[in-house]
Amino acid sequence: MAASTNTTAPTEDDALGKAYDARLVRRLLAYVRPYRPLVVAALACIIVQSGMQLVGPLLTRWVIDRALPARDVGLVVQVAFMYAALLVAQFGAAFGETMFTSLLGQRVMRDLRRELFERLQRLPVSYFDRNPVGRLVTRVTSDVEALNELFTSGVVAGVGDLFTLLAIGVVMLYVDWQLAMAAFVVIPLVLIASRVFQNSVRTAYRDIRTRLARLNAFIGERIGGMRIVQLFGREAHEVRRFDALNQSHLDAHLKSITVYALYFPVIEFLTTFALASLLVTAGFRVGSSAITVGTVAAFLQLVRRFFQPLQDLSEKYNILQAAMAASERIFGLLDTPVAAGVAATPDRDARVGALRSAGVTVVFEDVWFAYDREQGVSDDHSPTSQRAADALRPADADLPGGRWVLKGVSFRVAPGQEIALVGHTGAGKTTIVNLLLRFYEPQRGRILVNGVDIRELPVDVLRSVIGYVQQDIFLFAGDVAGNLRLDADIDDEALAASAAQVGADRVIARLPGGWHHELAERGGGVSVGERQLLAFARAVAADPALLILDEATSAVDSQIEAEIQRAVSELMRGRTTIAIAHRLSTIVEADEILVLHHGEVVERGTHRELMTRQGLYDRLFRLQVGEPDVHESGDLPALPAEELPPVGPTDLSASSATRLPTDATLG
Ligand SMILES: Nc1ncnc2c1ncn2[C@@H]1O[C@H](COP(=O)(O)OP(=O)(O)OP(=O)(O)O)[C@@H](O)[C@H]1O
Repeated sequence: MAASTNTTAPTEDDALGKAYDARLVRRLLAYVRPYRPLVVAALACIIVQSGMQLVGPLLTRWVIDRALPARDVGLVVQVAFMYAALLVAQFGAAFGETMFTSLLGQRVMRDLRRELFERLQRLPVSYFDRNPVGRLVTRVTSDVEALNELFTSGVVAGVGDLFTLLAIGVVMLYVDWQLAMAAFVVIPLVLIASRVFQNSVRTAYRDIRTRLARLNAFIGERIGGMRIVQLFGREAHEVRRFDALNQSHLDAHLKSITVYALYFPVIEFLTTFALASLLVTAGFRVGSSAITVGTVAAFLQLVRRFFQPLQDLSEKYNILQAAMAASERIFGLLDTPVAAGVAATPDRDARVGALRSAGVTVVFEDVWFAYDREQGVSDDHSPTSQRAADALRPADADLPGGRWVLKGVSFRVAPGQEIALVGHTGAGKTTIVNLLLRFYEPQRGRILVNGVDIRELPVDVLRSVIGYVQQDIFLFAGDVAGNLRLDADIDDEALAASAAQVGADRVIARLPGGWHHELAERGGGVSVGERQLLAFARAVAADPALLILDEATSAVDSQIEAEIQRAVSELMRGRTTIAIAHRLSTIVEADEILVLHHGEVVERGTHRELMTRQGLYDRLFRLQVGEPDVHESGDLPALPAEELPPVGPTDLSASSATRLPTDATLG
């Protein structure tokens, strides 16, 4: 629901689209094909229903013209029974039609939702940067629902309407063409009224859809940010903004209601006009032997039945159009290229096992990256694509409309080693990890794992050897054990041992349900520190060859932090570790520390080497331990004391003092 609440720019949700698009219809038919028997059954029911529509008036004519003048009570009773049988058959056909079309719609929806969800999971991470959650949820829910209407009350019923129209028209012409023509004179007027109705309803529907999307986005965002709303006392202000959106939604509905309220009486008026024209014509022909009372009575019924499907077809047109627009959006998502290498690798376990036992050496070779130039992960290593990548030379540092987030980053880290990334907020530390995990691709340079370019490694193999504890920890709704295991083949003992290794066992013991405690959505119900310990246990349980710790100890108290540090040291033995640290006290033992500044490695070395260089790292470290900044400023400005960031509420110990300064404080 990240969509902007006050945007007026048209989005793809606003598109009106065509009412019929052969390309889309062909693709939709592919989903219907497996359920052909349902379509045939539904059509049969509809044809029976349409046929029955004719029988009623003809029976009426028969009774009036034959049975009544001859006073043939037997015939009247016979026709009455036939009428009753007709009603039963109509009931059966209507029931069948509803059941078969609904079954068809529901099954097609189920298949589409599954395909959409499967696709969503395989899209590159960059796709989710560009598309708000609300829009994607709409694709899988409301857009698919719009297609359901197409099947239940659209296409099949539309075919039925057309069939009924045609059949009644032919019977009317056959029984008495002059009376038929008298009724048909209003058809052009009906068509004009229907056209106007279709256009007005189309615009009104679009307005309703966009205004509802805005209302939903607003509600979603405000519920998500309720703490901020309440903290800053914004309730009254938010209600006013909600009122405006709510009113505009109501106005859009009123418009569509007005259109409907006008259209139906107009059609009713025209039907009555047709009946009048029929009666007048019949009146002029009284005395002619060709016209009978029964014929006129049958026509009175037939005319009513003729205009009903005409009116219905106008509505079907709208359904068709909404479905076309929805399927355009659905197929747009289904056609989005998936991230490279997301298919399951057949010998994955063997390859992961080999990497685990050999250990993982990571090498970054002159890596340049800009999010703005991100095209998503791709398998395209063609000469053209390489040329395009090479065209982005370091000299392009001033990207038009974009900016480099990483500029020529190089490092090497081998099994048993720890490399630490430090730098101010936004320096590019997490981006390095994003590239290593292949969430994004560098525009220049290479990343190697054990000498192999990671673009040549299957993504599932690469990710299986990496244990990543993120800054923003995500736990799913469900029990604790399921969240730690994530469906991997890990037995209870191994899981418990992993939790004990990082001290998460005590957190779990404190939860009312223990291992079976149900966490709320996004891991609600446990504190940030507890969540971090659980995430840590999750990474440990997977027994990774490469550990990535992104601020893994920033939200726990100093006692737990010390425990985690011990567990981390134990865990790092024999593994490769990349640690992103805001608190420099946690990485003094690292084999190499890279100091990043605006995406560039400005200093590198061990803690001791960096401290003796008396550069940025030395300054940051002294700031954190509370020593004064004793150096003259070099290339980088010294940090004025008044710009020091505040000490976080959990940072109680001297060793875990302030977080690193922000971009602004470093200039
Ligand atoms: N998905 C994204 N799309 C566009 N820009 C992004 C994206 N993610 C990060 N950035 C930008 O890239 C730069 C580097 O971000 P990154 O997350 O790597 O910083 P960081 O050093 O990890 O910061 P922090 O310490 O605050 O986590 C920042 O300027 C950020 O605004």
